[in-house]
Amino acid sequence: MIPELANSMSQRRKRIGAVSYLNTKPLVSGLDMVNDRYELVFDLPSRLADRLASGELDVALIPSVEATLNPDYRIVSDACIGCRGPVWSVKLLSKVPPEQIRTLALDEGSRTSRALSRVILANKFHCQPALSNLSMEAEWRNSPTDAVLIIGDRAMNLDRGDFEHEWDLGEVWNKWTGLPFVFAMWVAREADQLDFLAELLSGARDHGLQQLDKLAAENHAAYGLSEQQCEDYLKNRLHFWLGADEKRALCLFFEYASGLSIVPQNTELEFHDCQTA
Ligand SMILES: C=C(O[C@@H]1C=C(C(=O)O)C=C[C@H]1O)C(=O)O
Repeated sequence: MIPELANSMSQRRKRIGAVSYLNTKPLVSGLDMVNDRYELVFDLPSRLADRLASGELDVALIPSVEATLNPDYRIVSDACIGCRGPVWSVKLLSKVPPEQIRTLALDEGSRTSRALSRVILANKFHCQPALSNLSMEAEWRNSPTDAVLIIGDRAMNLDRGDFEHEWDLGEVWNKWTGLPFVFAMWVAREADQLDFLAELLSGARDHGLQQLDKLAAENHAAYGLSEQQCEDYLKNRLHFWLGADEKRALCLFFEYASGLSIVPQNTELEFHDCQTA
């Protein structure tokens, strides 16, 4: 590439996409919305993945399963959205016992938990239901399907309606494999400014984790949660570090997902050289 062009591209303000749910507040609370070096936009995880793929975003907090789909993607930070047991905001709800699920509607906002639902149902319950999309606008309690997957803010304090069975997929995965789970990671499209992004995003996470009490106090009412519930979610349910156990979990998850042709076989993720990743 012509040096001046490469230079002007790397000087261009980075477009950073972050998840629009409560779970992402600790990862972005210290970032500006816009400054000389970057601008921050919010969207559903599935849409962030599409916007990163189309080049509209330079780096985004995308569903982990999407990181396997482009060999040029780089995982740029050791900050992530994960869990080490029940996560509270990823729920599979069903009107029938798991082995009898024939139809499943999957939350439009998700990509990873969609895959996780299928992996768990196929491998633990030998069941591969017909799949449909559950749009954000849909009133999921009216879904005619046997089961629904719901993630994010609307999954937390819910009234199950006719769906008498409920599984927290973070908990199911952890009990099944003994491993943590990684729902979303910061992924960049291009190799320029990875050090800057790594420092920015991991630093923002470190700052956010010092502010959890404040974030819970400021946000709980808007999400229909008590302050204590909000604190518990941010402090004890979610886990924001991508470490060695998380990497092992990703490998195992992708192995299962490739068995269902959800991701390519033998996926190798590219981790930018950051502290714990
Ligand atoms: C824990 C969660 O993690 C999310 C789940 C995702 C997915 O299923 O694709 C993607 C991003 C995360 O925000 C949640 O949203 O509740």
